[in-house]
Amino acid sequence: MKIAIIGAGNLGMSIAKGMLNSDLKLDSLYLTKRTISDLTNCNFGTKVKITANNNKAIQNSEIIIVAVQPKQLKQVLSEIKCDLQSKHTIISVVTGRKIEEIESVLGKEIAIIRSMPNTAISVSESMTCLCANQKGEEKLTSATTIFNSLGTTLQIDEKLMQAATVICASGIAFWMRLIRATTQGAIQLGFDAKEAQELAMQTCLGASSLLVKSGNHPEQEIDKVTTPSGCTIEGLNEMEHQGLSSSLIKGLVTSFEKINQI
Ligand SMILES: NC(=O)C1=CN([C@@H]2O[C@H](COP(=O)(O)OP(=O)(O)OC[C@H]3O[C@@H](n4cnc5c(N)ncnc54)[C@H](OP(=O)(O)O)[C@@H]3O)[C@@H](O)[C@H]2O)C=CC1
Ligand SMILES: O=C(O)[C@@H]1CCC=N1
Repeated sequence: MKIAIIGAGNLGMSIAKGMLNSDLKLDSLYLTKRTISDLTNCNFGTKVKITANNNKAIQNSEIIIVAVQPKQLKQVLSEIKCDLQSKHTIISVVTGRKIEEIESVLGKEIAIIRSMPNTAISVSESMTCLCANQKGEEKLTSATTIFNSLGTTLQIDEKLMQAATVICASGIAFWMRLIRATTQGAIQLGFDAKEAQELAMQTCLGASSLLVKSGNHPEQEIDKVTTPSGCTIEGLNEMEHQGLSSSLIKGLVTSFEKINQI
């Protein structure tokens, strides 16, 4: 596989790290950004080429992952357009930029996939949503194979891509804050900071794994934990009186409203 990541920033580098630690058979991995001095000290091995020259990266690659900020996208697409051939697949992870906007620069004859991974891709635990233009449909299987080796995937209708961004990509930050709050609570109850974070992280992982492996609804698992007149239901009800579910849902909707303005 010959892959280029155009825009080796937070997400681009997370994708690169995940790929380099995965089973993917990489022939080459080009990483581009305008200021490459931040990356030149990294020792990624001989398959990784770091360059500020997007055109060179495209010419030597087949799968092109575009990971620049939304405001930078049009300029980057205009710059690389002249190098694109039928062998290329464009995978855009850019937030809020529709396939039709990408087609308006590159045309409809280029395979375009919109993908929304999250930073857990660096540890092969991303939840990645995907959709494609007409030309990209035939490349969707191979793109799905790539992202399946870096976590889990779901093919979705493009109109759900903004919602997927909030739930899965921003979701990493939301879950981090919940883990952080649990850690703070554990410290208040007597654990030192390191132990508190370990308790919070592993309990979060356990709760998630229970649902993934059993296929159960969260309330089925909650019913098993809430002893009648016990401490769990007392704590849970207090959290709901204080607006736990409501504040989470309102936060997700606010995030969604913002994304539609990007
Ligand atoms: N961070 C996240 O968790 C997620 C981000 N996204 C989306 O992914 C995209 C990237 O986000 P993020 O990684 O956080 O942003 P960053 O700003 O960290 O990364 C963008 C990178 O693009 C580079 N860049 C800018 N212009 C060019 C250019 N002309 N040619 C080559 N490289 C360029 C920048 O480096 P330099 O300035 O040196 O060129 C920078 O490293 C955004 O659209 C974001 O919305 C989606 C899901 C999750
Ligand atoms: O905050 C943002 O706008 C981007 C999209 C999802 C994650 N980061």
